Amino acid sequence: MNFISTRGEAPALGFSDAVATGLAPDGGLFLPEELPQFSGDDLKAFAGLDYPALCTAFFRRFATDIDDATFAAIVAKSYTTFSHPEIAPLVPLADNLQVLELFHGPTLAFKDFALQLLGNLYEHQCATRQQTINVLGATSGDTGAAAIHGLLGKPGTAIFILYPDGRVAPLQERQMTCTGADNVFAMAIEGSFDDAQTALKEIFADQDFRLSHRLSAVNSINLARVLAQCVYYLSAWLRLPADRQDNVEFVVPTGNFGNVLAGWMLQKMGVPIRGFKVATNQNDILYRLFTTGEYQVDRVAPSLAPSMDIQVASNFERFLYFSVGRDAARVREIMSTFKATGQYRFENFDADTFSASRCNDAEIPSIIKSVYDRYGYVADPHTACAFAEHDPDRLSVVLSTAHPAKFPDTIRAAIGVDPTHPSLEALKERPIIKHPVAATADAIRGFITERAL
Ligand SMILES: Cc1ncc(COP(=O)(O)O)c(C=O)c1O
Ligand SMILES: N[C@@H](CCOP(=O)(O)O)C(=O)O
Repeated sequence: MNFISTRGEAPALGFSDAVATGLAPDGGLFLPEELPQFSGDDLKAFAGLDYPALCTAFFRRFATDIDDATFAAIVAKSYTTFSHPEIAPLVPLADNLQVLELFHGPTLAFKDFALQLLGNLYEHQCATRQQTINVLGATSGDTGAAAIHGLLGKPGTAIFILYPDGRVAPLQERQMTCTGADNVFAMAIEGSFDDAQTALKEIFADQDFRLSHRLSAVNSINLARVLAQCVYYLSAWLRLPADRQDNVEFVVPTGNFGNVLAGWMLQKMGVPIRGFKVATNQNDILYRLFTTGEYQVDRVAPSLAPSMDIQVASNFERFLYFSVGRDAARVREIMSTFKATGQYRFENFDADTFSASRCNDAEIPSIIKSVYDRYGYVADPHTACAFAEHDPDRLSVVLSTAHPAKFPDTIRAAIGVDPTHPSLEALKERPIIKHPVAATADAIRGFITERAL
């Protein structure tokens, strides 16, 4: 299988090269040249598989340049670090409401699903190509921690993570800054996640720098991230009662649009999912898009769900590519208008599939409380945004994207309960090591140059 850029001006690459490249050299994002189609028989064959086997079977359609046994071993290793035997358990709360818990990985957020796998793919790449790599990522809290954990102890790798100083939760910061590992660099920048992501894309677009430093990406600009995230939708869908599978709506806490895009791509591969609700916090660009058609960037307003404090949703470009009939020239034109004006009027989005909700900071604690009072369930502030409202005529599956123990202050204020987790408690004793760096591509390049492998 080959992967092509949304902007159509980069050569098609095989799976391993596309993963290693991250952002396409023309500034676009990689997508499969053709989306495979899963038939009813394929889905029946998937039904009996455990999570690692399902993940391997799914990736066989994409990672065609890695042999079966090697890929199966990489996947098996990736999911042994999860603490729940089902990996992604479905928890029923009411007849029409279930929660898909995605926080049983080592850093207690859904990012572990893809970043454990990507860490092991990078380890494989270092071994087969006999090269070191330098990984660069930007985070609003969870990607950074999960990426660092995915690479911890892997020889031949160094990892540089940009995060907005003072705008991630204290325990998220500790997950990134208290590892004690000398190949991990948590870079605190002034500004928002959007500023970090803009600088990161500029650096990946600098081909000389990217190639000379063997730079690899861990954000959802990397297609492996999105593909790995397809698998938990598939796993959840396969476990729903057969008579409800076609009428399910996945409700997805949304920021950079990678999570919900993965579900939507799976639907385009033939899995009959009825719809997706894009659930935002007060940074509501995607809510406004899916309710009015207007995509207009605003300033990031720090919120109680900090990992979703994003306005420029990176994966929107992949969605755009499909929405304009895979016309890469049109994508280039729209992205350049958007870059220049910060807005775009969308005419052809999949309105039948997508709905949207938003949740401000006054609502998050009251939703956490009402979910707790009603179901005895503790939702973290990001997941709470997805409980804002539900269609009573459908089965809603809320994606629970982070463990509540990562955000104890908000939970305590909402319901008087102090959620804890042993892995987070252990971090509280360790020193914080962070590196303040200006949020400019030049400053970041300089920092990396001095420390890269
Ligand atoms: C806990 C949590 N929930 C939701 C999101 C939003 O996911 P996405 O950026 O893929 O839309 C994030 C960040 O990505 C997150 O860390
Ligand atoms: N919410 C994310 C932001 C980065 O998104 P990604 O999916 O592109 O990695 C985070 O927690 O860092």
